[in-house]
Amino acid sequence: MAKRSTKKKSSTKTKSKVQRKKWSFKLSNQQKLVFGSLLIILGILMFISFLSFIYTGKEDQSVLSNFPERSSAYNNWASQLGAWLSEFFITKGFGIPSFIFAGLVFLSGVYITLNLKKSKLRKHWVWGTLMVIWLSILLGFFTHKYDILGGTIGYEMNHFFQDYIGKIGTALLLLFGLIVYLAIRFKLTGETFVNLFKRFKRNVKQDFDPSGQSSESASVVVDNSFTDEADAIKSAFEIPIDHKAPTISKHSDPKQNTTPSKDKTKQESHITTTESPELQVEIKPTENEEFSETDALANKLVEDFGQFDPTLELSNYQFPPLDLLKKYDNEGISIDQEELEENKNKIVDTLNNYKIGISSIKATIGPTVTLYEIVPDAGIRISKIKNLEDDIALSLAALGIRIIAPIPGKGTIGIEVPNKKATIVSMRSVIASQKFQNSKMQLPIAFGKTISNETFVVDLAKMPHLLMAGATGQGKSVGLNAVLTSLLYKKHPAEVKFVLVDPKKVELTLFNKIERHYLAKLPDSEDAIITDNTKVINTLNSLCIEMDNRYEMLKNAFCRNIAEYNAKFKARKLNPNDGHAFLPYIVLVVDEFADLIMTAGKEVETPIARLAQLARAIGIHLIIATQRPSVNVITGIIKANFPARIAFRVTSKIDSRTILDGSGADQLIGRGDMLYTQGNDLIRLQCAFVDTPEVERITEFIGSQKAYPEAHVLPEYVGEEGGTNLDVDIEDRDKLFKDAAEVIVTAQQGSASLLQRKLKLGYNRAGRIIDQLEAAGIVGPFEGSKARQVLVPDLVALEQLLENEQN
Ligand SMILES: Nc1ncnc2c1ncn2[C@@H]1O[C@H](COP(=O)(O)OP(=O)(O)OP(=O)(O)O)[C@@H](O)[C@H]1O
Repeated sequence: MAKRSTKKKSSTKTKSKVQRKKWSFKLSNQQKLVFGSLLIILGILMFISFLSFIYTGKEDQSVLSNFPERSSAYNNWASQLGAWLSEFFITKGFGIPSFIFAGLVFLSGVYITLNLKKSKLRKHWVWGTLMVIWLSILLGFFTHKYDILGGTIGYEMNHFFQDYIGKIGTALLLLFGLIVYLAIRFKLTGETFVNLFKRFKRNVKQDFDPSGQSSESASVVVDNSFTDEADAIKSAFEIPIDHKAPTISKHSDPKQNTTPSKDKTKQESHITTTESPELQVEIKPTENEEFSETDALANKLVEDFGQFDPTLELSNYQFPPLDLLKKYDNEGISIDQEELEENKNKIVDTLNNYKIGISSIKATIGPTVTLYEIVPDAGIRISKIKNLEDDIALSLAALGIRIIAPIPGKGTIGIEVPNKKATIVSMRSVIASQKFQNSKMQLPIAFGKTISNETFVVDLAKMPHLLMAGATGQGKSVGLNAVLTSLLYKKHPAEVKFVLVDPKKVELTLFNKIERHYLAKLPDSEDAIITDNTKVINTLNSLCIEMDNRYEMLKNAFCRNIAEYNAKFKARKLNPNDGHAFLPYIVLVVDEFADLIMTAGKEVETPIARLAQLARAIGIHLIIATQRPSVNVITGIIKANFPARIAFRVTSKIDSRTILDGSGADQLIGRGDMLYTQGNDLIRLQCAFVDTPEVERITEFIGSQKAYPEAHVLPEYVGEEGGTNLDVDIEDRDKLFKDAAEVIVTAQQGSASLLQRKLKLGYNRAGRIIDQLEAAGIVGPFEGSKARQVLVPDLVALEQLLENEQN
């Protein structure tokens, strides 16, 4: 694979070299300086001449015909050449807009001298020239004779247009030209104008509205037009408690909350930039100092070949289209006024029975539950309401009532009541949401929708590991599929790899079809999806080796995490010959973790805990799901390293406590109703539903495309029992003995970690090979912290030594 890609690269390299030779001439840096400064001077000269021409043009008219006669006296500040240039560009050319040409010539000089991007310069020239033409016609439109405003060209073109489409037609044509320019150059759309207009209207309103109230609601309208959640209907309704007909008012607190905070950050960033201008001055020189030779080389490579593109090998890969996901009929939230009113009355009555007065009540309708937020009268103890959970559930005759007292950060008490008719949150709707589509997260996951019907997207890379639990049949497998589907819709096969562990053998089998695109497996193993417990142990240990190797690579590259490392690799600052490579994220998914722990115990727990503790920075993320969230399965050490947790419905309060450190999961209603926490608040979500046929369609779509020759290969892990002895004869040496010897002799460095890196071996196996190399007399004895001495000077000597051994 690697060979092929290098071949490809070298062929494109030579091709582009030939092309460059054919089509362009290359200037040395000195030549660039000379040529560039010539253009800069010419630009300045043109500017001076044009400026002078405005004042002296008329006076020079009479002598211009004498050009280039030495004796004629010119008034132009740049004499003959200046007068002639101005005459050519301004009078005979485009008029005053010709100043833009002076600017372009000057800019070209700067670009060439400083070796800046040519493509940008080209853009400036194209747009600059178009602007000159447009301005010249515009100015020509207002003149009735040849003059310096629009020049001859501006005047003549105006005449030309006016002959065919008249004065009005020409004016409209000019307007059209301006619109095209703005649309293409500044990417303006009709929406931009509408929003501008709305903003203007709002400002006018604000000025005339003394209370400022109406302007607030107007701001909601404007913000909504920008909101990414086209599908997120804010279905919050205020219901007054005085038993009159409910007045419904649109409520939009999330936006109102965010707008000021946005402003705040804007303000803050403004303050920091204005307050500390010296800071930038201080930083720049240090950056320049660090601008080393390798950086210059990397910049050159990037300039010649562009950034490294990890997706190049599968450059024609198509992401699955949205149509593969099913559209449901009953997706929109339906508001049942009667149900709302009935529930509200029941809540108020129940609380009144216990002498709890309420000053306001408000309902937010979600896909599966409705949140009634109440503000109790002053002096009411919150615990009193909390204790009435069962009574409220009884009066509403509903399962899954949850009381949140108080709702963090809101000063209200929440009562979640399941809707009589739950709506399905389809995977299609969350994948199609702007929030997911536009997300810049490293591993975005669209879990579903919140209680206010907003799409909930989180970054797996930030979690950094996820624990998922729930009783059987409550939506775990669907949840896992939602996670995998989200990543398949957003990440290229080069960017993420899955390691799937499925002891149940049926849940994840569909993903077999994308083995050569997205899965990672142990060398020599047949199936990528792991169903056998001993293989799980090997895979987990192999991932630990991969983790150690990645840490080594990060250390050598002076990077703190995978994102920095990959950015550096893409910028061609890391040499693949030094063992560097683009690192895909690895997501390990373990379904039925309880089953594994029961059969393999510590052997599984130790590597999982190690990975969970250390793997976040190097892009290995764990998702483990279990039916039985008991303490012997989710042990303290595992819990401590999985801050992000998802609970589907569980059967007991104890189970809920094990997963969430609190109750709540036992009060869920099942079918994808879930609680999510990332260490602090609990968020109630309705998990997106993705059915098996949908997953099948997606995997089939991906599977039918061109793939890598094989699944991503993880480092080999040989268990303790599989090793070889030091004293065994030559035949029993490790398979990679010869390769290892060559690596050691070439590098003239006898270290096990070198073998680990170069041959992707585990520590134990690399150590054993080093022992065998010592026995064969290729490396010297162990010397403490120093690398062993290499006793064979070169590959020829090594070849001879091995041949002699055979004889
Ligand atoms: N998000 C959801 N929306 C609607 N229905 C759902 C959702 N998630 C699950 N369901 C329903 O619940 C059923 C069981 O879900 P799932 O197979 O995911 O359960 P599970 O927790 O994995 O069970 P087990 O542990 O036995 O495999 C599904 O077939 C589906 O009908």
